[in-house]
Amino acid sequence: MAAAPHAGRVLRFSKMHGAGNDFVVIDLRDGTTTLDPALCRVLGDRHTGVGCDQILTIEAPRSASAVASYRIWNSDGSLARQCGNGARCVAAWLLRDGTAQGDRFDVDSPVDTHHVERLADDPLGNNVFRIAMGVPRFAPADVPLHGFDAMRDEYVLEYNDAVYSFGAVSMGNPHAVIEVDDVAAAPVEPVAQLLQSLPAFPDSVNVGFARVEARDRVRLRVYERGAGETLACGSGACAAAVVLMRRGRVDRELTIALPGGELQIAWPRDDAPVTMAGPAAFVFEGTFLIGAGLA
Ligand SMILES: N[C@H](CCC[C@H](N)C(=O)O)C(=O)O
Repeated sequence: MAAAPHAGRVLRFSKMHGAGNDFVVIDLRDGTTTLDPALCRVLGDRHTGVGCDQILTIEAPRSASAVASYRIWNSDGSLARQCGNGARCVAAWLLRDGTAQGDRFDVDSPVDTHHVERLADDPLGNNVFRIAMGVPRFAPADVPLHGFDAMRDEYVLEYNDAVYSFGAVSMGNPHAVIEVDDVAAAPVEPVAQLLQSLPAFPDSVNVGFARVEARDRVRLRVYERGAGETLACGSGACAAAVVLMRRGRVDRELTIALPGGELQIAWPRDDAPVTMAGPAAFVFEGTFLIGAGLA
């Protein structure tokens, strides 16, 4: 039987999570390893691989101010352009590695250079970081969202005798946000999978289900593109916050409560970047033997 393309290779990784959104972090800066969709699916598999929502790679900086860059692979093998929880884990990884010094530094995501600020550790001793997540873009063409020519605070889609109303925004990756009365009982998987399948979202979409509990507190679940429902989604928390702020439903600084933990979001002005603050935790270090599993 032909050997699998990566069989026999060994990959060192760090397993991390940000509010329960979990990651395999791999340093590619020595140039000996490259990832591809098939290998990411193997790594992401929770039975025959390491198991994670996304794989994050540490790479050389692309901007003058950054100490490093990172890329994001969903566990289905698709590349993503933004990952808020992942950005905090990359920041913690770079500080521990010594690549980053001090409490303030920049990192390059695929879409932007993000300013990182290390805050006090949380009660569990995890690093807490505030990350500038960029300026949200609401124009349909930026999301991208097809079939609508003007930007709206609420879009309405009819499909199979059902009506779906949602907000849409790009945080560097596409998000739809649906307000619901009961987040726990929301039909997250079927509705999210339906929206992801529609031509209206040519790049698919991350779908958030949000309930405003107070002007400074929103409960949220997110069904992510390329990973399914996650315990937390950092860019999804930013997306829900800014959609609800534009609707006047919440203040410009608030807590987003996700199943895996809470994130603090602020968007002081429409032309300012959104900031997101939350934890980043190391879980274990490992060596992955490619080909050892069923891969
Ligand atoms: N599934 C997302 C990428 C990961 C985002 C999420 N884990 C976060 O913390 O922002 C996408 O395909 O756009």
